[in-house]
Amino acid sequence: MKIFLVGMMGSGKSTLAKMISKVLSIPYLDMDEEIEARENKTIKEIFEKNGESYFRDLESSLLKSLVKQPDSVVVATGGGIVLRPDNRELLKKETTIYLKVSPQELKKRVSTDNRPLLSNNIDNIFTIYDERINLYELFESVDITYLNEWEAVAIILQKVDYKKNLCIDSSFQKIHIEAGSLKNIPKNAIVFTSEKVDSLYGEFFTNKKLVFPNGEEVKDIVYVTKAWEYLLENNVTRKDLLCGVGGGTITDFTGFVGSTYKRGMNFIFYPTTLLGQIDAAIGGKNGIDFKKYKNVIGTINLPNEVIIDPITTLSLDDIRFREGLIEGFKISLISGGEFYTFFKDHLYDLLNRNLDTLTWFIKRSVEEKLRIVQQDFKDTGLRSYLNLGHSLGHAFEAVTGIAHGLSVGWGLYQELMYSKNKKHIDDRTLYDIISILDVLLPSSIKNIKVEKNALMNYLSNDKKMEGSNIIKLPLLKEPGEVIIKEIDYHELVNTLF
Ligand SMILES: NC(=O)c1ccc[n+]([C@@H]2O[C@H](COP(=O)([O-])OP(=O)(O)OC[C@H]3O[C@@H](n4cnc5c(N)ncnc54)[C@H](O)[C@@H]3O)[C@@H](O)[C@H]2O)c1
Ligand SMILES: Nc1ncnc2c1ncn2[C@@H]1O[C@H](COP(=O)(O)OP(=O)(O)O)[C@@H](O)[C@H]1O
Ligand SMILES: O=C(O)C1=C[C@@H](OP(=O)(O)O)[C@@H](O)[C@H](O)C1
Ligand SMILES: [Mg+2]
Repeated sequence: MKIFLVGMMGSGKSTLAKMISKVLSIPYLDMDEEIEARENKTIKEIFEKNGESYFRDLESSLLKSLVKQPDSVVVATGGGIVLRPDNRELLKKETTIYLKVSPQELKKRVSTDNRPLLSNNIDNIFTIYDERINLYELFESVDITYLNEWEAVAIILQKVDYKKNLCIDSSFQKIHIEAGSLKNIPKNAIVFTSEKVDSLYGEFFTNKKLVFPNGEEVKDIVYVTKAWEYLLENNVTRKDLLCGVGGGTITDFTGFVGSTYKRGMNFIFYPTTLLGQIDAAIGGKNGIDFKKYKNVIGTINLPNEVIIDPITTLSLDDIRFREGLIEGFKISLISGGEFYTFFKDHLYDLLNRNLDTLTWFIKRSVEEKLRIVQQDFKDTGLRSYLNLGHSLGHAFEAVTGIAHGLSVGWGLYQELMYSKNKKHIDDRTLYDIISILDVLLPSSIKNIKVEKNALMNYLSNDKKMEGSNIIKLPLLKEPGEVIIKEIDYHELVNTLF
């Protein structure tokens, strides 16, 4: 696969080409850097000593050689590559993406050091923009003016024909993983999504959509009522299709509305966070928060299908991305074996968002969660293994307001220490696990001091308590071996704090 990035100076061609190269595991080439290396001069020196026309000749000759190359590469072109018709003809035959950025934003970003066309006056950028805009717009465009680097990478990759399908072999829940599938949301679907997801991917959605606030706020009866009213007012029947496109809050919310409207209608999920793809969208649990208790109203009911597009996870911020990795790490601890080894061996490829590694991680996480859920769909026993890290994690989340996935990471850490105190896990195994958690969990989270009584208060109301002081706590003996211990939550908290 060859990808060429075109656009004005400062649009991000060089930066994003390097990032896309790591994501797709293909080499990158920066045409400016290549020309400087071959000439052993900076761009500025070439302009000064040989003139712009000589530079343009170098650009054209390099482009001609690049398009002849059979291998995959992502190319950062120089901003002026579109000036010559021959170059444009060659680029039209390739996968060429125009990075559209407003001139005002370009002026903020661009440095004039090694950009001779701007060196005497940065405001030349406006003139050059006006002169070239029609040439750039001959190519597939992505407006990335307001997107950060990772969001821009995700949107660019939605535009290139990167194909990677992995099937999930399960008769229990219909799930499939397909890079770029977000573009194929069924045209007749009613879409429920969140503001952030709509701002990034809304061009792929149908016009029948409801956009909800970001985050946990949507899991509230007020929004459920709004959704029911919308469906009734639009004469939606049980046979129509509801589609939740978003993180776990959106799929929980959509699953609950889809399970209760007219006693249940067709609904599918396009989970767009990593945590949503490997956890929240899998296994049929849905629901909302009520009064101050999390997930206390809901059903266990599978969507018709879950379509996972790994490319969407690339636009997550670092914390949200790590949350998904932490939940997946939890699943690998429960499963042990090759999945735990895979996670350990590929930790940094995952953190660098390498798409092949990420896709395999998603597949294995989904398969391992399914393996547990299909043995205990109604959550009467085995499924509680999945609460590893959640008993104290939920309490920590409620007390501190820290995001769910990070709170689970904190809870995992504390419950592992409890397991050590009770001599369920040996030090060497613990050290291995903690060293991975230390990489995943921002140290700012691990060192948070939390009020003991606040934890006690929350735990006394935890729905898993079934009205007593006893918590059924999943504890890790070693990766692949979880035991359930019934303990008094006072003892749990007092042992740790
Ligand atoms: N049903 C289950 O089995 C299950 C399991 C685990 C968690 N959950 C629930 O999932 C929720 C947490 O889900 P989450 O971690 O996905 O959080 P989330 O749904 O709040 O999404 C996090 C934020 O990221 C934004 N976002 C979503 N996709 C994005 C993307 N591709 N790029 C950029 N931003 C994006 C969202 O708009 C939101 O602002 C909690 O309510 C938790 O209870 C449910
Ligand atoms: N999406 C983005 N958001 C904010 N800043 C960006 C973004 N992409 C690139 N930048 C910054 O803009 C500047 C120019 O980026 P660069 O990749 O050199 O652009 P180009 O190669 O198109 O001239 C760099 O400082 C880079 O860090
Ligand atoms: O727009 C242009 O004509 C140019 C853009 C520069 O590359 P960047 O777009 O990477 O700054 C570089 O090729 C040269 O200064 C000319
Ligand atoms: Mg550049």
